[in-house]
Amino acid sequence: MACGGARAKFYACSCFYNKNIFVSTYGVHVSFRNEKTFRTEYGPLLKSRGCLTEESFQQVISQIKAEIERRRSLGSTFLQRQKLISESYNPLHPEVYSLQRNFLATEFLQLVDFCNSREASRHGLLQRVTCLAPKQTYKFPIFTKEFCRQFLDELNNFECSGLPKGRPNSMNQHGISIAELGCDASLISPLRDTFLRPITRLLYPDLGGDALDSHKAFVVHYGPAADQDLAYHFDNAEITLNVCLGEEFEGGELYFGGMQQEMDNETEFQAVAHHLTFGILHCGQHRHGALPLSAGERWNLIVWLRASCIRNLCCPMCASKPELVETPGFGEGFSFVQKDISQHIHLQCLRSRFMEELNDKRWRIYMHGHTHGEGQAVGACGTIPENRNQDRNLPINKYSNGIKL
Ligand SMILES: O=C(O)CCC(=O)C(=O)O
Ligand SMILES: [Fe+2]
Repeated sequence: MACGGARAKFYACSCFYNKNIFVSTYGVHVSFRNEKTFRTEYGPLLKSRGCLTEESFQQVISQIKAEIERRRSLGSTFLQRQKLISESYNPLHPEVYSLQRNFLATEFLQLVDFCNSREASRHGLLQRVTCLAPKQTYKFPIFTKEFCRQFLDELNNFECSGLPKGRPNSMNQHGISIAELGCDASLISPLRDTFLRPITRLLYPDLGGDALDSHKAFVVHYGPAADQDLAYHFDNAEITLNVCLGEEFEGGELYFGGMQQEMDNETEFQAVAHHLTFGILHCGQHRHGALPLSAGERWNLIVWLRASCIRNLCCPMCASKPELVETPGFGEGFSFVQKDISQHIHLQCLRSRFMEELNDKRWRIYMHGHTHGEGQAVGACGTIPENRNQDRNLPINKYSNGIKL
């Protein structure tokens, strides 16, 4: 059951312009109102992380002001770049810009068929995907190898084009925005609506899995001339899809910790190896990062899937009722709805979750107790040994409380 339909207009929350700003040098996320308040609120913390002189403090202030300016002008610079790219970029493989069924792995199409069938149930789906860790993290093939190769060729071609590129998000320095490239509506929207939504409807009913109505899609790029790793963070998404497009690489595993709302036990992380063509679906609020790449290059397609009926109730970034600000495109996926209507919608989502669990229970009774719970079928995951973090110079503490926008 859908809760909330597609909406033409999306908004950002005002917190986008002054909160959750990542200061990479000291690995902290901060809020900023003015320098005086900032000094009082964050001076001691920054000092404890090595920001010892007035000069380095002023560098932090400049970095924050530049990031706020980048966010304020994001809408207009995005539109300018998108126009320039559509007018002057010659795609190498124009055919990869519009989704076709033959881009998708047979196993993925079978999963979608199952989810659309009369037998569809969460329990049945859990038996058909690899469950990684207990926190609603799943892995299954998405694309064919052929599509990944062609799409990567296209991305490399664009990368070499010399055209301007916006940073894909506030933490990755390298990568490509799918909307700027020009295939958001023709490639990602149908992937979301026709193929992912039947799956997320069953796996994430409580996160608006049946009500995904916007997304932010981008490609991250790790390698010698690109990013090396990614700090621990959670996403500005209800659900995240992360697909490995290639190429050959070593290291760079994703690792998962606790949920944003939980206190993190900072030594217990699960590393998940990624494989070409496979997608990992996880809750946006599930904290994660990427270990350093040791060889090769890694390109992953990231889709932050959003459900306005969920985020309208509470902004996942500031954990308050969102204060809406108009922006071009999908904004940050909030929509304008009357409070009482959105609460009604939320109740419908909860009800749909309840029905799923009821169905699961019935199914379990039918199966005479032969169940495979989410936590039981563990795929390619394990615990990162403590010394590995030290070996790889991964200062996990530095990254606590990360947030990605
Ligand atoms: O490097 C990766 O695969 C993770 C990317 C990620 O977590 C993100 O972009 O939100
Ligand atoms: Fe992420």
